[in-house]
Amino acid sequence: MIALNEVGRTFPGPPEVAALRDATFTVDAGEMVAIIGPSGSGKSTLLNVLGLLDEPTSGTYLLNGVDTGKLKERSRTALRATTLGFVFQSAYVVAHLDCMANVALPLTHLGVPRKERPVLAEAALRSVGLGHRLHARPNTLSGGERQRVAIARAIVHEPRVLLCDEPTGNLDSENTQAVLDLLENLVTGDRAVVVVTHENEVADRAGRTVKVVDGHAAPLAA
Ligand SMILES: Nc1ncnc2c1ncn2[C@@H]1O[C@H](COP(=O)(O)OP(=O)(O)OP(=O)(O)O)[C@@H](O)[C@H]1O
Repeated sequence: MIALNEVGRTFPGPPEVAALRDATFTVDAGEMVAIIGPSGSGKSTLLNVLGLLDEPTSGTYLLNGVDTGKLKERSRTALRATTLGFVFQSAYVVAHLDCMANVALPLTHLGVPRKERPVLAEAALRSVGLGHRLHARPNTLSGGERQRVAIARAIVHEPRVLLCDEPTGNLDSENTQAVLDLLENLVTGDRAVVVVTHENEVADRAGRTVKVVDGHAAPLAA
C-alpha cells in the first residue's frame, strides 16, 4: 500500500532544516504499523508526507501503486480523498451536526449520491459501536465516543489507508483500549492502518514499528 524509498523533506529556512532525511519502509495491506520517535524527530513531517499534505524534497513515495511525486495537485487531492482517511488526537467533529451528518460529510465532497450517504454513514457508525447514537449531537457524547465518531467519518468512504496521529492521546485507559480494539478491527486484507504514537500500549498493538530518529525512519527489527 505504501512504499517509501529514501524520502527526505528539507524546509528551506533560513535556517534550512532537514526534518526528514531518509525514510525507507513499506506498509502492506492487512497490517497496522506504529510510528514512534522522540519529539522533533520528524514524525509529523513524515505523516504529512504520507497523507499527501506535504511533498518530499527527495526520494519516492508510492501509494497504492501510484508514484505520488509525478502527480499534479488535482490528482494528489483526488488520491488523498479516495485512498486516505485521517484520525487526529482531537475529534474534530462539527458541534451543530448530529453523528450521522458528521460522518456523511466527506461523502458530500466525494460526489456520493445524496440517497446513499445516510446508508453509508449509518453503517460506519454501527461499525464503531455507535448504532444507538446515530442522531446524538457530539457534545452529548463521551470523549471516547466522539473519537469513535471521528473514526467512523475517517472510514465512511472505505479508504485503503487510515492515518492516525496520536488517536488515543486524549483518552483514559478504558477508552484507549476501545479505540485500539476498533483500529485493530479496521485492519483488513485490503486496508492498512498507520498510527503515530508516544504510547507504548498503542505501539504494542501494532504488528510492526517504524522508528524515526533525527529524520531517519526505518522499521524496528521484530
Ligand atoms: N514548516 C517547517 N519549517 C521549518 N522547520 C520545520 C517545519 N516543520 C517542522 N520543522 C522542524 O523539523 C523537525 C521535525 O519536526 P516534526 O514536527 O516532524 O517532529 P515530530 O517528531 O513530529 O515532533 P513532536 O513529537 O514533538 O510532534 C523539527 O526540528 C522541527 O522544528
